[in-house]
Order: sequence, then structure tokens, then C-alpha cells
Amino acid sequence: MDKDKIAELVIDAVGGTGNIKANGVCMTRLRLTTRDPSKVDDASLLAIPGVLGVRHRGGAGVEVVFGPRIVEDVWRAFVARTGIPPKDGRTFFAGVGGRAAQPVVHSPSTASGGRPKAVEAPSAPERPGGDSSAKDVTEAARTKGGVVKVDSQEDIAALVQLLDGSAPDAGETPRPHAKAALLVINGPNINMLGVREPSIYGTHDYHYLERLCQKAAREAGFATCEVFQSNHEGDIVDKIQEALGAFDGIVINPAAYTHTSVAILDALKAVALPAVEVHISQVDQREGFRRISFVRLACFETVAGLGLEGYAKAIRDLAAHIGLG
Ligand SMILES: O=C1C[C@@](O)(C(=O)O)C[C@@H](O)[C@@H]1O
Repeated sequence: MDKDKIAELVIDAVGGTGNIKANGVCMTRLRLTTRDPSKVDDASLLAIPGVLGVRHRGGAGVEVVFGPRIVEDVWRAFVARTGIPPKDGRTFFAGVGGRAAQPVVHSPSTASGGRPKAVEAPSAPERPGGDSSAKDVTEAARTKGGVVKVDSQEDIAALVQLLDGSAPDAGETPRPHAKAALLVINGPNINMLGVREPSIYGTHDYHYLERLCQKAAREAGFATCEVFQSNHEGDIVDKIQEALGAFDGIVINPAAYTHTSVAILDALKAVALPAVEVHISQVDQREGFRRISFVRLACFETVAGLGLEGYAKAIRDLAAHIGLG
């Protein structure tokens, strides 16, 4: 949908221009201060295309969460329509098209820190290129194209929060998208479940996995779940690209492409949807080449070695990550 139309719908849903006292924008959110917060219609806001959530701050503050790519366009249209200048006269941030690679936490499920944990072998995997720290990304944000400004502790904290997928600040009330859609992607030979190496991958067939994912998605609060499988790298890249704007998160088992595909990594980075990597087997305890995962660099968590049940965990963790439930 056109950003101007989205801005118009936002303005209507918060009670019209007359109800808006101040506005601002951060990397992911349109931040408004209202005159009468009771006029804010959360359901209408959540129904607007591109809106990922609504958060209330203090008595009169409301934040409409869009995500890093579209928020600034919507905000510009919003300012043009309302004529209300930004609160502090500055824009915040734009132009980082995707999340940075997240370090995978290789720890038991009691890992601390409030963010989803990886369920993986305890040994550190080899990862091509290494991790990007938030500091590196912040620096990149300053120097690369399309960037407006990242110059305060608050900006950096917000950037870290986005990269980290960490919990919202105390006092905020996360309200997830009313119709969250999940995409589960499976790579080559996963359609051979039940037949292929049952001692490693179990005896259940692919149809069983599809049903398991559908059930887990429903229970986790997703409104829809598509389970996709392909033996072809390009088809998986196409599917990931098509997910932009159509799905709220991805659970992916790239199978053998895990260990080889920069193209799938790049597609995941391009769409920047929250993603979980899942493997049926304990990849870190098998042949050396299975310890390399390219896609891991674009996923906030890896679940491995839990059999097909690992998909259910990945789906639950993704749901928690995007604020469902
Ligand atoms: O096909 C697969 C399946 C797999 O991704 C798993 O789910 O354990 C592990 C990969 O190494 C392998 O190529």
C-alpha cells in the first residue's frame, strides 16, 4: 500500500490530526504523543498494512511499529499530512536494510538475557565471516548510503534493541499483529523424511512434519502457516523474497544448503524477517562440513538435534520473538 495512504489511516486511527500533540520517528516506530489517548484505536492501527505492533508509553504516548524499511517513508507522509514537525527536529535512522548477523547462543535452555536461546551443541561452530557486533553495525549505519543519523546513546540503544530482538522497555505494552503469518521452509531431501537415513532423521514422513508445523503454529498464535519444501536453491531464494510483506517470520531448515548457500543467506538478509534456523539432527556433532552454517548469520536462533520437535520449538520461539501469545 502507498505510504501516504498508510499515513492517512494511522492519523485516522489515532483520532485525527487534532489529537496529535507531537511526533517523532525511530528506526522502527512512529512515536506519537496524543492529546486524548482514549481516541487511539489499536485494532484499526493493527489492521493497517505494514503495522507490526502498537505500544503504549506513559499516559499519552503511542508507538506504531513498522520496521526499519518503511517507517521513515510513512513518517514523512505523516509529517506532510499533519504539518506537525518532529518533536526534536531530527530524523533518526534509515537505510540499514537488514538485521545484522546474530551471534548464536550455544547454551542450555537456561541461558540468560531475556532473548531467545539457541538449542545447539555446546561447541562453537565455524561461521564464515564471524559475527557483527552492534557497534560495527552502528558504525556502518553512519558511513553507508541512505543513512540519516545515529548519534545519541538513545539511538544506539534502539539500534541494539532492534538487532538484539530484545524485549521492549518496561512500561510498554506490546500488541502483536492480529494476523501473524508464518512461513516454514525446508530444503533438499526433507521431502524424503521417513525414507532417508531413519537413524538420523527418524521414521515420520514429510506429511507428518507439515501437520506438526501447522499445529505448533496455531498453538503459538500464528493465524496462518505455510510449509514449503524445495530441492532447488533458486526456488528457496524466490520463496524468501516473496515472503517480504506476506509473512511475519520464517522458520528455515535449508538442509544441505545450510552449509553452502550464500544466496539463501543473502535472501534472508534482504527481507530481514525474523528467522529461526532449524535442523533435525545435531549438525555440530556430525561431519565437519555440517558445522558451517551460512544462514545462521541471518537467524536470531538455531535449534538443532531435537528431531522434528525442533520445528515446534523454533515456531514457539519465533512467536515469542515477535510478541505473539
Ligand atoms: O539435509 C540435511 C538435514 C539437516 O538440515 C537436518 O535437518 O538435520 C542437516 C543437514 O546437514 C543435512 O544436509
